[in-house]
Amino acid sequence: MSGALAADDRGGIVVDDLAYEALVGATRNFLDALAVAVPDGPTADRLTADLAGWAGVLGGLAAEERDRLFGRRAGIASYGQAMTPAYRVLERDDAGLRGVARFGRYFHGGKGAAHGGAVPLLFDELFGRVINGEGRPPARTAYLHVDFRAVVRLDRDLGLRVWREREEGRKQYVRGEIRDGDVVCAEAEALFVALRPGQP
Ligand SMILES: CCCCC/C=C\C/C=C\C/C=C\C/C=C\CCCC(=O)SCCNC(=O)CCNC(=O)[C@H](O)C(C)(C)COP(=O)(O)OP(=O)(O)OC[C@H]1O[C@@H](n2cnc3c(N)ncnc32)[C@H](O)[C@@H]1OP(=O)(O)O
Repeated sequence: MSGALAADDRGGIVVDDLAYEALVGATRNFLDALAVAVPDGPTADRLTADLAGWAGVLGGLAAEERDRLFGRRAGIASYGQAMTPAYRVLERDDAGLRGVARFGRYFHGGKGAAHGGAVPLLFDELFGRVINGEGRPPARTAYLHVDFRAVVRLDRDLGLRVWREREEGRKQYVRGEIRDGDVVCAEAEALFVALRPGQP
């Protein structure tokens, strides 16, 4: 698939954001299918061999952290990563963001509801995106508090809102919520601490 080409600064590899977005989407679809499938032995063996082949291909294309695409492409869905539930940022400025998220079957906890760990994972990802904004020093999560108000159901478009609450020197407080229609499913508050120069 062809798409907008990013600057070619990765040792001659031409990055294609549309193709990469489709690859991450296909990975998500695969994980959703894996989570509910009951493959027999020969099918599992065939899939294992195919995956090992692709792991080898990708292993030969490994890059330094700063040059990687996974989770580092602001223009594409979920910043181009499949580690968290899928999301898309609709509006964003320095004060926060609004967006939509969808928890696929890969994130199933039980009885049709999302896994309790997937909800904080999504908050940490979104908070990190807001806090680590343009021109600000990188910051790490010091604490993340989540209140689970109602179950997060799978395969539904959920509303996201994240906003900066206040700042005290290196300490930045941020809040967010996940809604299913009018129902607030989860609320979260976190403290991020800006790193000093040289701090890992
Ligand atoms: C990965 C992000 C950074 C890298 C970014 C680089 C490139 C950007 C590209 C993409 C990334 C963008 C977004 C990524 C998306 C998501 C990532 C989200 C971020 C994370 O997922 S990151 C992983 C989890 N995170 C950790 O792995 C932290 C482990 N930890 C530490 O690294 C230290 O612990 C640290 C640095 C937090 C603080 O350590 P420190 O030595 O620098 O500072 P210190 O302890 O002095 O605290 C200073 C003041 O904060 C208060 N304070 C501290 N902790 C507190 C707590 N828990 N409760 C209440 N208050 C607290 C103190 O009381 C003091 O307050 P006061 O100044 O008023 O006395």
